[in-house]
Amino acid sequence: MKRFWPRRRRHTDSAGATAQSGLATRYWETHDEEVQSARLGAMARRLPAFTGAALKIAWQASRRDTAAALGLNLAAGFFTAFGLLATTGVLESLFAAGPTAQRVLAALPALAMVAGATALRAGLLAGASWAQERLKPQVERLAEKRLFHLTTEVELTAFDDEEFHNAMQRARDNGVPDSATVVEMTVNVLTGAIGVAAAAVTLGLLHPVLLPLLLVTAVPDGWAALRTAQMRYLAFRRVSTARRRKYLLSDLMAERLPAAEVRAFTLREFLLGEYDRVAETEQRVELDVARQRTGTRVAGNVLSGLALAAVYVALGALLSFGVIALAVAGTAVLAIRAGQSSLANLVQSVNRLYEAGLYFGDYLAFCELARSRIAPASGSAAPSGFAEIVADRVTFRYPGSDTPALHEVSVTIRRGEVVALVGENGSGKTTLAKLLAGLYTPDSGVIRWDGTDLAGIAGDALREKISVIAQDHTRWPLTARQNVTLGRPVDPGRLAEATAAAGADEVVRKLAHGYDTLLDRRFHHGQDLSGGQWQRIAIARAFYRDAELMIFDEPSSALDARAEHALFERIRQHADGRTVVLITHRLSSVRHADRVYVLESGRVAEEGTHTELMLADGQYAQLYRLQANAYLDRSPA
Ligand SMILES: Nc1ncnc2c1ncn2[C@@H]1O[C@H](COP(=O)(O)OP(=O)(O)OP(=O)(O)O)[C@@H](O)[C@H]1O
Repeated sequence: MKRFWPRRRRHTDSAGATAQSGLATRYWETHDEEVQSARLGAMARRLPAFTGAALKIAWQASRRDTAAALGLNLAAGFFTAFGLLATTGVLESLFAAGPTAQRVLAALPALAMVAGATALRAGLLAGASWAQERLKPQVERLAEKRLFHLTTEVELTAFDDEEFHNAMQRARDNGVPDSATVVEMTVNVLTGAIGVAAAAVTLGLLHPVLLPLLLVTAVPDGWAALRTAQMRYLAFRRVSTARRRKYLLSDLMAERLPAAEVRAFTLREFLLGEYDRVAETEQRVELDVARQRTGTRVAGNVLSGLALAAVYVALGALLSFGVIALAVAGTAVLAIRAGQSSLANLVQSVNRLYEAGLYFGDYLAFCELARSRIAPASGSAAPSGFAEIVADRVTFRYPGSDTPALHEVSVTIRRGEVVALVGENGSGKTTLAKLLAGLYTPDSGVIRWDGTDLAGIAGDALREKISVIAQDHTRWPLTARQNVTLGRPVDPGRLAEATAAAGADEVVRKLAHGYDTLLDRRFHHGQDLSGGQWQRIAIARAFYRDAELMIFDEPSSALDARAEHALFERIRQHADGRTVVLITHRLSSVRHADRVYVLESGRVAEEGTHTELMLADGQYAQLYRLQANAYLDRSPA
């Protein structure tokens, strides 16, 4: 089947066939070499860059909320340290000699300071967390919007590239949501770090020897957290192709479009089997990771417990040797506990930051990759029109393909002409049309509008002047009106004219809500159309676009005979000075074309008018007679 738009890369070996043939690795099981070589240290070194990039997005999403989240947390940290130091005053007063009532009274001012600092800290943290909550959706939205800016701008060939798809999937699935997590965790890391710093400063002020004790407790937790994050990320990378395959299979089993064929071909068992095979790979990896992560976490907890025990033993020794006073030891215990809780938050946040950072790194990498796949912006504006479009010895090869789809093809299209491209399946007609439409750039040779090389014209400026109707055109899940006007301002007069010219007016008339009918059955009041009705709507779209050059790729394949005849009449009338490139297998429709190009294996085999080609008695004449005789029910001459 002809497809004008990007197709999913087809894998020659189906998963099932490969599994049955017993080959070692199925394509969706392949491990990325980079995954194998990813090392904790190397990945951790990239974190500051990811954090910086995420904060930049946060700043662009909302300066106020970013500044509030960072500033309020910083201020809260200050009050944590202040509260802890004030606690020493409380304890000193309480542990001093004298009657209890007098000691409590003496402790009151310090106690008031502790209470004030705690209340202020709570208020600041509440404000900070509100700012953080506000920031999340804004960051995610901006990151996602940037992603779609790129996916809609990259050159079309990117969609024929598996690595691009994998990278895009990773960026969409985890990269975008994790952009917000990176920002959130960066702020949390900052909060945790400030908390730890407050405890450390307090301990340092109490007695310098207490400081290293806090750090001892940090190491095991930190190690375990980073290691488990890395394990999960590596697993995610390993199953990313399998997951893409699984999504594809779930679409086949749970979407409306393939539902009829799944039943008609009794594909249920086959698809469920495929799904099981892919899902099993994913599950195996995930179970492995769960086991490894649990082991690492337990090891981390044991080490951390031992470290804490060592800290308390050291504190006891310092107290018994008289290095520190009882009030100081009391505050030290509080500071260590506060520090530990901040540390736990810090480790947890670093863990999540590290993990989210890796996914966000994928997002950044995809953005980089996508940018490299955007055709360089060119200065030249598209010409306002043309007298002649010339493709001069154009060669084009699809990425990853050994043979060129087009080989030194030359065609000429003059203003106002109807030029037909015919030829057998796979001969290169659609590819040539894509090149003429500026969707692909030739590997060699040029396409010129008069003297201007298309390669030097900004893509969108050119496409504005061309309308393309593909055989497998998109059935846009929009209203009938939007399906025709599609992105252009609505002009009721032109809308009526275009739909009438395409024979789509009677389609719209029969719709329950006319032009306002939603053409998607999956939604309330949505309605579907027949193949031919959809084709008429698509043709109306081409007419409405009112472009200099109209490319119709198999426009009549789903039309009934009467509609087809009328369409070609209309194309001739409506074209009215505009230029039409027509791809069709129905040679009766090209009889009146101004010129016909016959393509064969990516080359122009014949060219001329219908009469000239019939006189030449080549491939065109043969095919024409074959079709004509089939109608007349006699064997070909
Ligand atoms: N996206 C793609 N990636 C790789 N090869 C492709 C791609 N699209 C088409 N091809 C190959 O390029 C060649 C020309 O394909 P094209 O679609 O232009 O043929 P066509 O003449 O329009 O065929 P049909 O009459 O069947 O629609 C074929 O060999 C086809 O397999």
